[in-house]
Amino acid sequence: MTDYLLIALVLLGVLVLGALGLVVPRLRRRPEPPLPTTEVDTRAEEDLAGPPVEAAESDLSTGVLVEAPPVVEVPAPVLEIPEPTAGRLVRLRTRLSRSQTVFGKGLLGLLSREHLDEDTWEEIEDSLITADVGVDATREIVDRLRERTRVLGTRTAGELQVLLAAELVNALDPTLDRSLRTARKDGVPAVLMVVGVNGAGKTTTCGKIARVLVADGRSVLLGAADTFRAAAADQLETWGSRVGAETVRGPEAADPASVAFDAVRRGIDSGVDTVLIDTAGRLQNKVGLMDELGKVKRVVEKHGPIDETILILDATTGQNGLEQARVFTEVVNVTGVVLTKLDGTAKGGIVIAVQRKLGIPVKLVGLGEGPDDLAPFDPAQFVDALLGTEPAARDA
Ligand SMILES: Nc1nc2c(ncn2[C@@H]2O[C@H](COP(=O)(O)OP(=O)(O)OP(=O)(O)O)[C@@H](O)[C@H]2O)c(=O)[nH]1
Repeated sequence: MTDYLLIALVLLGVLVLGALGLVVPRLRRRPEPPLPTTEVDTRAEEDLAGPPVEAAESDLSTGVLVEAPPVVEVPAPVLEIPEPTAGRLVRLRTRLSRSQTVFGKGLLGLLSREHLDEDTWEEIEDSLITADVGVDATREIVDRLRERTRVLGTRTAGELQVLLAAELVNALDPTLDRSLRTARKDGVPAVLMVVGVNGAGKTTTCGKIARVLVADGRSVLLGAADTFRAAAADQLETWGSRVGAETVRGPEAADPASVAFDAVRRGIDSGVDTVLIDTAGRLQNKVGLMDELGKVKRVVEKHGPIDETILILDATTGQNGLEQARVFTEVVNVTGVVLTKLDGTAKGGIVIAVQRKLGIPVKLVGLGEGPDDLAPFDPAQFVDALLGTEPAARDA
């Protein structure tokens, strides 16, 4: 009996263990319970911050997470930071390479000849005239150079080079005031008017000057008074928007004087430091152009005197450009010249001729089409760039 009872207990034990063996693997294969809600929220936030791609896929596969809507980033307008103006002329000296050939290689080559005879001095004169220095200025430079060479008994090429550099700097009159009056005074902005023949680079230079001013920490407003050429206002506005300067423009073919007047009014109201007015360079005839410029000047001056009238001259037009330039000086009181496109001429001597003929200082020079290719003019740096010499050589 006890034996039967024992066998029955063993059989019962085997049955219980067998049943457990079937149930446990099933429990192990059960799917994971869904994620708690809090965890879902956290991961959704991570999605907004840009989760890795695998995470987004697993979320989709579970069907638990709702994909976050794509974040559309609106780019803020990026204002350009113009290059500082200090040292620009030095940095851009390679742009004067065409003129350097005449001055550096040509003139310095002549001065390094064994004997400086009459023929050599004539060749030196010819080189300077070819480089657009102008006849009178050339004679003066060569006479002084000859005299100093004789008195000092200068012989070496190095010494002659230093003397030539000094004479060229002297011909550029380093004592002239080349600063631009661009600061507010008596609570109103400085007003600069830009004039010159068409194609000289007025609009481009207006834009470059605006960048120079912004680089120097001034606030600027542009007036698009060149209403003759339809695209000029767009061109100016583009320059302005790149550095955060507002442009005032009128309807197409508007009266330039009224646009200029409105620009100065707006500049006064908005409290900017400087208002720059671009004007037209072409009209049906010269008399018409000059009448119009005179009118722009008179109307703008209802707000107060114009602080600077800048004449833009294309260096590649040489002596012809000088004749045209003189007409402007008769109508408006030109206070400074910007000589553009010096990078495109072998006749860098035009700077000397411009100052002598017009009696107006060259204040800035254009050395390329790039936005910061405008440099404050400095006679000594310019001469060093032309001759391809280092400042140390001249100052020694
Ligand atoms: N190489 C070179 N090109 C320049 C320089 N300055 C201006 N230019 C170019 O000269 C051309 C004429 O310039 P604009 O500024 O349109 O001339 P503008 O005097 O305003 O002409 P209008 O509006 O027709 O009177 C453009 O292609 C400029 O990029 C410079 O210093 N060097």
